[in-house]
Amino acid sequence: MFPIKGKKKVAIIAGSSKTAAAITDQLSALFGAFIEFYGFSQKSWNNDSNYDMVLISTQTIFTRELAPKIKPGTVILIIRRTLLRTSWEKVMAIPVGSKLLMVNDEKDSAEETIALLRELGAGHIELFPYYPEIQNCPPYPSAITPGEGQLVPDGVTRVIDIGERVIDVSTLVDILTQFNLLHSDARDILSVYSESIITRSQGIQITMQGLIHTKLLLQQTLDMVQDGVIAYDMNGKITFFNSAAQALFDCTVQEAVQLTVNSLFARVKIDLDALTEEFSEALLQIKKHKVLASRQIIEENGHSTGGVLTLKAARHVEEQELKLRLHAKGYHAKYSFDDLVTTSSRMKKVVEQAEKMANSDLAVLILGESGTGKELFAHAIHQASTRSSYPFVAVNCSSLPDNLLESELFGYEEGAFTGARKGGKPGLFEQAHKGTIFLDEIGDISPNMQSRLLRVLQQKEVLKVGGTRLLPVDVRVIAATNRDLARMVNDGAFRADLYYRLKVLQLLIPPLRERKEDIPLLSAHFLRRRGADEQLVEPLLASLFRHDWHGNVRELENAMEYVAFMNDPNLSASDIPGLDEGDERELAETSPNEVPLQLYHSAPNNERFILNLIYQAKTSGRNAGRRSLVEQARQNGVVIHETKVRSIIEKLRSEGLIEVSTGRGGITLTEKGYHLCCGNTEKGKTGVMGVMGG
Ligand SMILES: Nc1ncnc2c1ncn2[C@@H]1O[C@H](COP(=O)(O)OP(=O)(O)OP(=O)(O)O)[C@@H](O)[C@H]1O
Repeated sequence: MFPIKGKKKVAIIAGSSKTAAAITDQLSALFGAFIEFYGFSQKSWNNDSNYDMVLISTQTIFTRELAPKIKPGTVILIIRRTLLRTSWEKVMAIPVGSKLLMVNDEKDSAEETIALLRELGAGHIELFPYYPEIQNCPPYPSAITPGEGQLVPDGVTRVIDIGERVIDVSTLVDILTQFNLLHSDARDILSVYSESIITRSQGIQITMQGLIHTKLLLQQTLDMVQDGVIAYDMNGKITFFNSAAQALFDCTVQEAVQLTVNSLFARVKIDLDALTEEFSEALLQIKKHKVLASRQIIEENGHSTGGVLTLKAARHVEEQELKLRLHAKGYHAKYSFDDLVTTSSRMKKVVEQAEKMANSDLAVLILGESGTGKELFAHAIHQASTRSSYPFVAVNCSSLPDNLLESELFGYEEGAFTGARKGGKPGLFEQAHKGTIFLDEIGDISPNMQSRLLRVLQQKEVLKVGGTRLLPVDVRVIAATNRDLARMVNDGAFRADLYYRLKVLQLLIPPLRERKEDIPLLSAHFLRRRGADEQLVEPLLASLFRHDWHGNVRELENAMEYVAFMNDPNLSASDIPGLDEGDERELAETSPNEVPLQLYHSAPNNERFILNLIYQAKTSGRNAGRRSLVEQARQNGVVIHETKVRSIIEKLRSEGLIEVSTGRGGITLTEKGYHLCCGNTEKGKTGVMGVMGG
């Protein structure tokens, strides 16, 4: 039981101070923790204080004397009394047809007790009221008395004391309901008490037990809900208050059910009246918590009978919103381990290792040739980790010049440099807070960036460009490279301390040529994804197995894109662009400085076509980005997928023909690139356009 501040005050008025004291004691013993009881004899009742309720021991004293002496507006209840079960058993044991005196201190009380026994069903005996002032009384040898044994007249040889009458459960329910105190503690007391008495109202007892059970069930159900739930009646009095609401308001049910919703909210300085009667989605601050509140009005026969308030912790809402926001920004993992297609036992082991790594929070270094699926693994690890509901931010470290990469990763303060955005910009580390950052092509970062990165990883704090304040970040790092980092460390090209920090866990993805058994499965997967018939790959398989796949899975994906696009069952491997290994090898093996112009003139290929499109865009003042290049190609009657464009751009960049930045400039031609294109236009009468190498 919980003693409560500001308890309700109840006055008890009885015919004698003895009866008043007996009733007061009984009620205090039952509900003294919730209510204060004060006893008065009808003579001593002076009505000089304020009581929330007045209980009167019998109907008679109320009608005769008391009614005008009670302040208007006070709740009045006439007490119904009954017998303890043990007393009742004594009465029922009296032989049938027995004649007895009913001895009490007053005529009314004696008559009332007789009436009570009749009402309870003691029809087998005959009772005659006896009280001190009585004149003529039959000489019965036996008497019953409710604790007034001293008044039994001489000559009575057998006295059955049935003890003080006790308060009936119906009166107790009335009192508790009036004060909205039918909570679990009070209900427990009631149910124990009702076992010990003979109730005058079986109906009430059964209904009450049913209600208690239903209410208990409802309370238990609502306690399981994460949101705060508060129900109130037509007067605003709180009737339900679940566990989440108790935690939010730091208030027990016992306290809450004594309040109105308005007063409860007033405690946390919220004026509920200021909100519309029925509302949803009001953001309220309850103590330290932000909650999203909504109110539903309950109506019966067109009249409001109360309402229900639900309070959703903004934490949950924010998480949902965060997820949506991340999706909008693209800062979420797009792939899971389910997207990884493989049958190779070597790869399956790698997947197993990766799944284990997902369970830890340590840094992961993914090594493998370009196109082996390093990024796919990074997405999958994040998705399977405990950070999955937070951002996954992927950064290609090689696509940006040093200063840009720095401000992208760490952000910058307003005015950090000319052209810096007003208000500054958050860095990707900051955006990845609580999530994962994927640093692709980590082997390509400059020594300066290596030291900056090392500091962030060591201190778990980010210093914005131009900033002075360190910002704590909680980010898991997954890095990847197709370069031999260990060798770079040996050669002094990569910091050993950063290397060891990144490779706490290491994943090595084998190239496709070392797991050619994956070719049929992957080909079928890529064809299926493009809505093409998987059978299209069958006649090509022998050639696919012979190919070396230096571009790994990405190269296979591109090849299948072409197969799907052509949709020709008679297609041969030599028709597939890129599978003509000679072209690729020649370009790759030629030093950038010695790119043979002839190659671009004579051998029609994708690189040449895209380079020309970039040249065109630049000379006509347009932006050249991946998407715009796809569109430009389409306008030239050539269908090429964005992933293909991406790999071509990468190739052109590695050949030193273009530069790639995230800024408005996008892709720009290097001097060598320009030279190549200009030479091309000057020399070649075919122009720069329209040559699509397959
Ligand atoms: N096992 C696989 N199952 C299905 N798809 C795969 C698999 N491996 C790679 N891919 C697909 O191949 C393409 C290239 O993979 P990804 O970009 O992850 O490679 P990468 O190693 O990160 O390449 P790079 O080093 O060039 O960044 C992606 O479209 C990816 O979805």
